[in-house]
Amino acid sequence: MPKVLISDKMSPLAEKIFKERGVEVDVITGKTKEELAAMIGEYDGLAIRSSTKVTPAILEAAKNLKVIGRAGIGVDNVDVAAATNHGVVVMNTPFGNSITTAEHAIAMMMALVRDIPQANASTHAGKWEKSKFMGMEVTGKTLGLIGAGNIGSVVADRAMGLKMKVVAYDPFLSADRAADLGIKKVDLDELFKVADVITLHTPLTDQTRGIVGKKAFAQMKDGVRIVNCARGGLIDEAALLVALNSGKVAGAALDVFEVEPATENPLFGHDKVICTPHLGASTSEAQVNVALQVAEQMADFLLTGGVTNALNMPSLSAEDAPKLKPYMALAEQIGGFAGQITETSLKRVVIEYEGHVATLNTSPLTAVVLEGLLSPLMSSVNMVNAPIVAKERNIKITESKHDREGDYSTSIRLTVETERGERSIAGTLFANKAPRIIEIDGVRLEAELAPNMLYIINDDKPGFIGALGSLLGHNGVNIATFALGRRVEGQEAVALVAVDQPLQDIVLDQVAALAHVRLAKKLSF
Ligand SMILES: NC(=O)c1ccc[n+]([C@@H]2O[C@H](COP(=O)([O-])OP(=O)(O)OC[C@H]3O[C@@H](n4cnc5c(N)ncnc54)[C@H](O)[C@@H]3O)[C@@H](O)[C@H]2O)c1
Ligand SMILES: O=C(O)[C@H](O)COP(=O)(O)O
Repeated sequence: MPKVLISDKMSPLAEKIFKERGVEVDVITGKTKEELAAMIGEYDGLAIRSSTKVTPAILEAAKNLKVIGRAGIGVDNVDVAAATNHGVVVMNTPFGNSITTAEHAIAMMMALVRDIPQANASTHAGKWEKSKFMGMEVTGKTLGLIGAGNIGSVVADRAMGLKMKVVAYDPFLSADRAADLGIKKVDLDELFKVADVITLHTPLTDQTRGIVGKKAFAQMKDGVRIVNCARGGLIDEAALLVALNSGKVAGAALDVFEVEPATENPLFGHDKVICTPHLGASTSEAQVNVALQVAEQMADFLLTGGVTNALNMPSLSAEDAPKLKPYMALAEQIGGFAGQITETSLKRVVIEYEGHVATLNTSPLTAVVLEGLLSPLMSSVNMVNAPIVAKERNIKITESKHDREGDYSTSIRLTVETERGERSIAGTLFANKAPRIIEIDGVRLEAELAPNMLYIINDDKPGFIGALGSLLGHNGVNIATFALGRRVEGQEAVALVAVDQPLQDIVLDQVAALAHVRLAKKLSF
């Protein structure tokens, strides 16, 4: 039974779902990174929110970890590249808290323009400062969205409901999508020039870090207001403080901070700044959504191989996973076969899907072929990191699909180009479930792969099969299956022999020394 650790506070629903799905689960929150590193080795899955930092050191210690599930959106607390290198899938729940977070941004904007937190504190203090708090009406004002993805687009919709004009800067926003949303796509300079309120909804990346800084403030309208419910680091906090003090910025509403948990910050205590402690996703509805989604997604992956909302591998629905399962086995065998007979560096890999398999989602199959191919050549490769490992080694990968049937109703062919030349292996499914090898380097045969195989290339001459059978029998090796194929009578032939026990090297040497043998190799599957 797979075992998952929930290391951040999340709805108890996650724990319940894991248990119902047959996944063992521990809920242990608030651990230091050292404590987490000490315990993570026993878990197959790690379910987190934003508090747990998944560093390379944690991943190094996570010897059994297969999946990290983020109950939420941002994965900047996870070293995704390191997770990929360790072959760990990282998934999030991209929609579960978007409406809630958009509502928080709108609430922050309204609180900001009407000084609600300050007026609330003053009134509670019995001051009745009616003339001190003069707000701004939002009707007819321009809201500048930086980032118009899932959350930004909901914010736009709600702001238009408040009769605001909405302009958006998002390099990935198409003109059609902007028109559908009813907003105006602008460049960043234009946004800074026209916006009365600016709200941020992008991830924190090298391109977005400090996107609102000294230069940006200089371009903005006097008295602009800023809302950030996305990520600390998008705004240069030191520059914001200067802009607030000079009066350039009339107020800022911040849910996120450069350093979190934010217990100290130069902006704290400023009378034009309102703050919440990263509460964007904190509604019971959103927390139920993300806990439920993350537990279902992680359980699917651990129990069925289904992949949803992964950031570092192709998606595979829990419905498609069983359909792909026999092909996964075939893809692994074909890749493993090619990997075991490859002795020099790989230059190019071509994977052709023909017939029924071409109608399926083949991305996971390609990842598995690459895993099979690279595993015999290097350590710690799996389907998550195999495409990256191949790319890092400059191996060119080409995939092609033809849904017309060839001689078989479905087949996968792998061709690998190495420094020494080209090799190809093709396979099919027998009765839609059992993998069979149907071709090796253009030689047709039909072979079922077993844990211990002997692969021989020989001259097609009389007496060879008898000699091989006697030699193996003499050494006490029992033959389970024997598949033969040849290119042309009397020329190169191929034998794939399944044997019941691992072949001793000494026996392999004797096979290699038989007359007419060009190559003899042990393979294991
Ligand atoms: N405060 C919270 O509790 C809370 C909750 C949920 C999400 N978030 C954060 O909100 C942000 C937005 O989340 P989302 O779900 O809308 O993400 P999303 O991926 O749906 O949208 C992000 C948008 O940013 C755009 N973008 C990327 N680079 C950009 C750039 N250089 N300039 C302008 N736009 C750029 C993308 O094209 C995309 O449309 C993320 O940072 C997420 O982590 C915060
Ligand atoms: O990216 C997110 O989903 C939000 O920042 C929410 O973070 P949280 O789960 O820690 O509230």
